[in-house]
Amino acid sequence: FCQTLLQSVLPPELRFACFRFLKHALGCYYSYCYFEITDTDGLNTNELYDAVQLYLSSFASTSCSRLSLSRVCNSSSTTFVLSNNDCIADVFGGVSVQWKHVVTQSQSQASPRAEKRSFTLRIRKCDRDRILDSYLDYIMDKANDIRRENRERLLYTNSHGGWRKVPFKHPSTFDTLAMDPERKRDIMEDLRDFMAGKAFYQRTGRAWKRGYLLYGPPGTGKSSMIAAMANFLGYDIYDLELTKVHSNSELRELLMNTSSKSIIVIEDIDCSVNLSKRLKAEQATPRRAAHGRKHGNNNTITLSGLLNFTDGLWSCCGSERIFVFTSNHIEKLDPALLRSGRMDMHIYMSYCSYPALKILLKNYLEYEDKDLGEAAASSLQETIERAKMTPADISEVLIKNRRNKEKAVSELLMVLKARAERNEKYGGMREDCELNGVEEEEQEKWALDGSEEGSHDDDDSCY
Ligand SMILES: Nc1ncnc2c1ncn2[C@@H]1O[C@H](COP(=O)(O)OP(=O)(O)OP(=O)(O)O)[C@@H](O)[C@H]1O
Repeated sequence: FCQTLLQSVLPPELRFACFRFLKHALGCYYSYCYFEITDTDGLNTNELYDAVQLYLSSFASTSCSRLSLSRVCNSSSTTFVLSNNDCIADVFGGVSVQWKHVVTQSQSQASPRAEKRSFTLRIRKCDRDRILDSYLDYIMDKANDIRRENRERLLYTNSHGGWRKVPFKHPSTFDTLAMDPERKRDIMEDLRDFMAGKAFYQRTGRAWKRGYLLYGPPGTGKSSMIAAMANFLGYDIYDLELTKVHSNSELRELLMNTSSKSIIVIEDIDCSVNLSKRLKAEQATPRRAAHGRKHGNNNTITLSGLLNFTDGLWSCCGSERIFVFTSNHIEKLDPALLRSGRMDMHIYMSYCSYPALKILLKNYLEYEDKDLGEAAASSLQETIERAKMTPADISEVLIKNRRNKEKAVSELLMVLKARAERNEKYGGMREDCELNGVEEEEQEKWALDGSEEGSHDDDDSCY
């Protein structure tokens, strides 16, 4: 009836044009193109195949009813793989696509039992140009993220101008770190923003890197904080020993050989290399410095070399990198290092506060707030600030008595009170000496001098 009606109403030319349009529109919508991604391209393994496999396995476990499971030797993670001829759907940018896993027997005479594996991607023709490239890039990025999460992290250290690596297994996390929960939250927020900030850094034309300066007395958790950062972000750590670097160019070379998504650490920057003194020495003896340069002897790291390392053009090779400097004496650092924009966040690692103590009690003794008892809680709260003890010192007391919780708390209270009284008596001077690990005799000297200046000056091991 419709056909008869259309034939009588529409002229044949218009009918033909409409028919052609409809056929094209429907054809475009319902016709597909197929892309085959094989596990090898003849000789080499195909990175894209591995990436697709990892990417699909990240959500296949929840959306497929039949999967092959595998686990690599010594690994703790299980990989889900689509079985032969099984399909899985995905949506990217609002476009639906379908993946199929195909396993066939190899035709090769040399290895007749080998299998040829491939994924077939099905996309509607009209969507192909719009999403294909960006979808495959997205899969590669995702697969890299998954790989990083699955694999163990590495700790690099510089030696003879290159990097040596060992597996990084430090168990410190933000949960185990004793510090005020609010400050901890701020730092975690900052790290999270950094990690997800690719678009922000691109939009603002800034290099995708961030600098943290951790400072405070020894034993307040600066190294533990770095480990917690690495575990939180899933980044590798490059622990740069400045005393083993002989020139700015070596420093640059080392930087070029670090990977993205890593934390580059310079610990105890105030005493590992005496940059400001070097600079002064150079200024004081310009002829000697000029002589050195003339003879090609540029065997020094300068402050500007270090700043270039963190700040300059070279710091941008690679991306998503975090620089962490630690110092026990922020007042000894050159102001150029502290200027805003250089170290984005200055984090003071303080003596143990009451909220931090509660974290230690929970971690070491499994004590919750209510287990402590009102009297003990208020005594601890009252003495902890005056005692000025580091989390490292407090951990020692708790570890020693961890089998007897009541004893642990009472001994801690005793130590805290003794420390508080002593601090009040000596005005904190001896306390500083002791925390810096100085011998009894030396402590007396410092207490008399009232100064610790020169403690590193005659130390040959320092630069
Ligand atoms: N804030 C903290 N939270 C939990 N544990 C801590 C903390 N601070 C110190 N500790 C404990 O003390 C030990 C030593 O701490 P850490 O090496 O992190 O201190 P640091 O500030 O880096 O010291 P240094 O300046 O001497 O290198 C750690 O292994 C950890 O057990």
